[in-house]
Amino acid sequence: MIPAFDALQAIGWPLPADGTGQADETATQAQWRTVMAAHPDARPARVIEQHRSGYVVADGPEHSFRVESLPEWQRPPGYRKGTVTIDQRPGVGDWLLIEGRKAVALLPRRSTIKRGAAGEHYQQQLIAANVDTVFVVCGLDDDFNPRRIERYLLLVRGGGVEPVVVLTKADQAAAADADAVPGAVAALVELAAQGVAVRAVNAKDPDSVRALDEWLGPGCTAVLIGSSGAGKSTLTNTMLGIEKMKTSAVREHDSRGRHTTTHRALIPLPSGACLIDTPGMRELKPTGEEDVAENFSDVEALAEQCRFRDCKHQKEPGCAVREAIEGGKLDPQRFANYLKLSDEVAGAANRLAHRRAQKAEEKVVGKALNKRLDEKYGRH
Ligand SMILES: Nc1nc2c(ncn2[C@@H]2O[C@H](COP(=O)(O)OP(=O)(O)OP(=O)(O)O)[C@@H](O)[C@H]2O)c(=O)[nH]1
Ligand SMILES: [Zn+2]
Repeated sequence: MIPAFDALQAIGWPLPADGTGQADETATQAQWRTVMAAHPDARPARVIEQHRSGYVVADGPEHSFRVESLPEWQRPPGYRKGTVTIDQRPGVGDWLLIEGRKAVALLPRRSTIKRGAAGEHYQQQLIAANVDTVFVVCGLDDDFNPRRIERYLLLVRGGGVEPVVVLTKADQAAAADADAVPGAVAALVELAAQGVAVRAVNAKDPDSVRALDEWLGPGCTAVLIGSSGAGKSTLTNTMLGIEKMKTSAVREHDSRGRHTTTHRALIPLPSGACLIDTPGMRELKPTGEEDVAENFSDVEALAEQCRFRDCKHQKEPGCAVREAIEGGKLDPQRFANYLKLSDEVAGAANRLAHRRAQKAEEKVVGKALNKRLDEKYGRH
């Protein structure tokens, strides 16, 4: 069967339509071809919902359906929360190979957004897979908070996703205070130094939102994160623009809304990119695998220069961090956030290590039990 690659591209399929390899193709793309070659009768579809016994997948912007899970992705009987890792189960944004209404393979992930989940057992959750860009949305109003941006960036970086900071309400900021935009951008100067793109926009104005076009090419998948009221829905509507008007015109003739997007979770844009919208994006807790040093390289570089290797940057003499703060070279709030986030990541990392040790122990106990049963009843 020849899959409809155009339809797939509208929901984020990144390979060229002719299905042939390219010289500059990534290692993951090459892996995809290998998996696809191993299942010549299967075709790709993208997960938009995860259920106990199967998935809702889409094979184009206007078509979604349920498929059966592979047995090994299902939680075994007597399943305990946290015992199946996110690497063992597909999630939103994953690409499956399907035959009829059955999933036969999971394509390796190009990127992941994960979070730690609260609860008795340490657990990681996959929020979305195969995302190219995360737009970290923050309004240039009273809600403007560089610390929150730092937190989001810490959590989404490292999974292979490119973060872009989108400062909305630039129109209001400019009207209220001429310095608001440059002031906010200055607060984020360290991000820019780290190569994180920062764009100020009026989310209601299509011309202004065009500043984000370079991340919205055909086959790209993006997600928007940010606090309530930051402008995520406004941005989505502006990105949808013309398409949305077209859709409502068509709907007048077709009460079933056949031309509306398949699902709120996966929104195809007229630009050819698509947005993933999942509730998981609203609350992000560290998994313990985040790289604080990458996100706070300025602070870490200063700490290297402290006189004492184990400097706590409190009252120690020769503390380069305190010196930088006193000299106005390091924002004390950024430093406080560095300490806070470092603590959170370290806490999660401890829980992760504990969980892994526990799992290894369970395995040993399980093996010993099997051995005893084998001795008693013989191999069966
Ligand atoms: N003037 C102006 N208003 C904006 C801009 N972005 C958002 N708004 C307004 O801010 C309010 C909140 O925007 P939303 O898009 O609903 O925010 P959200 O991030 O989707 O919020 P939740 O759905 O609660 O997560 C709305 O009244 C928007 O019209 C902007 O760039 N300029
Ligand atoms: Zn110090």
